[in-house]
Amino acid sequence: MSQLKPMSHLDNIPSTPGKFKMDKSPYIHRLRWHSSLAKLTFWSFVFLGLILLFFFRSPSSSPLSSDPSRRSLRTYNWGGPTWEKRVRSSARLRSRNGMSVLVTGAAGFVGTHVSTALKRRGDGVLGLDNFNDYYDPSLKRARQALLERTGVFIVEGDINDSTLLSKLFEVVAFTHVMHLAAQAGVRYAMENPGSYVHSNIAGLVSLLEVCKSANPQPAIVWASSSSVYGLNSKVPFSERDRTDQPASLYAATKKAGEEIAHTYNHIYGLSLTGLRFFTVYGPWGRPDMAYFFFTKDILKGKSISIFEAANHGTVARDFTYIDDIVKGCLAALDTSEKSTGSGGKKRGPAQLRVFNLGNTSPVPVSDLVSILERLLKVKAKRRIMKLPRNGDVQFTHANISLAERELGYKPSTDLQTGLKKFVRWYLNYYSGGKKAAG
Ligand SMILES: O=C(O)[C@H]1O[C@H](OP(=O)(O)OP(=O)(O)OC[C@H]2O[C@@H](n3ccc(=O)[nH]c3=O)[C@H](O)[C@@H]2O)[C@H](O)[C@@H](O)[C@@H]1O
Repeated sequence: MSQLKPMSHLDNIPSTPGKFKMDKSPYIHRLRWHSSLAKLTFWSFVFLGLILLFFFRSPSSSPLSSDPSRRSLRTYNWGGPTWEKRVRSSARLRSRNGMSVLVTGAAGFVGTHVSTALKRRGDGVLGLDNFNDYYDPSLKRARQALLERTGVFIVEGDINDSTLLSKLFEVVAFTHVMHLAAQAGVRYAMENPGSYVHSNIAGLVSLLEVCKSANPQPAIVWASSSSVYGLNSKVPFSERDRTDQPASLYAATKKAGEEIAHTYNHIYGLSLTGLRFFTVYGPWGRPDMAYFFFTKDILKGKSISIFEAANHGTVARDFTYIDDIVKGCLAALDTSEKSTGSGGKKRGPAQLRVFNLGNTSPVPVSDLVSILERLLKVKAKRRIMKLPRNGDVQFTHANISLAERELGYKPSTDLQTGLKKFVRWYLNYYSGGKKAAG
């Protein structure tokens, strides 16, 4: 009880220290000692907290060290009888001549559209996606919900997880792989270079390793990019043109993918088709792309930056509508020949192809903005800016005669028509329709 006395005395100490003259009783000494210990403990925790915060929040000192994508620390739940049943049922074909396709990046823009189209015509489709947060994951979840309604199950996992990939091939003998999982976007490569190496190079190799060992080996169709043409100035871009001058790390990783494809075709007899997509746009698109965030910013009354090249040079893109791209993807799958290897050994030469999938009519970015202004009925606050030195090229223009000949590819949607469909979807999705769409 006697110890309570000084405590009550302490109660009188004002909250502002130093304003109260304290007597030097032994109690006070003890209390001082206690309070310094408490302070020490408190500050140690603060310090420890700051260190932890530093390690978990800051980009690694070398962008290529530690976790390269800064997003793949997640662990995914997969496996078990119920999971296997879902995998099998999603990949089961409903038509006699159909294929069973593993679609990587199925919750992505192109992945969602291709998966839906395949499923609708009776093919078996299993999706794979790591649902990373490069852009709003809720959009990916909404696409997933859409796919679930058409009977496509998306396995959550990373293409770098070879144990998972092997398991998938153990459960289903996929005839085809539509490989669309990638780190997309040209400009983001300066911010997070490791994620491009992680997904577009390491991830591709991890997938091809599993495909090469699968028995039977699947035929693979995968997404390359128009950006491989880099500084090539010969127009329109033909598959025979040089692609050894990439202007961005993104382009370099896609170009590396094309060389890696050659190697796996050459050594293991994998049938491989690379599709060079030209600025694909449309409903359920990617929010990191200009047409998408221009729409958002115009509606918000925010200014948008329109790039122009030196001497007021026009920056233009061969914008290609998603439905045309889907037709190209399906035709590539349909015309792909079987891989020739088995048990990791090549038995004969296999198919190796690369196609441009573009629209063949480049449109200046400023015209794209004018179309959006008309569709949205809002005037854009335009800010003309010099094309930044961050990987963008001045123009793209596809020569599609090879795809026309071999795939019967014939794009039929012009930018005005395609953007109209995009805007309709956008307004519906983001103004109340979002929940319904999801
Ligand atoms: O065709 C391709 O290979 C590539 O197409 C797009 O890349 P990009 O054409 O750069 O598409 P956006 O980022 O949507 O840019 C479209 C155009 O708008 C311009 N832009 C972009 C952003 C901006 O703020 N202002 C602006 O004028 C760009 O310079 C470009 O000319 C995709 O983002 C890539 O993933 C894809 O591989």
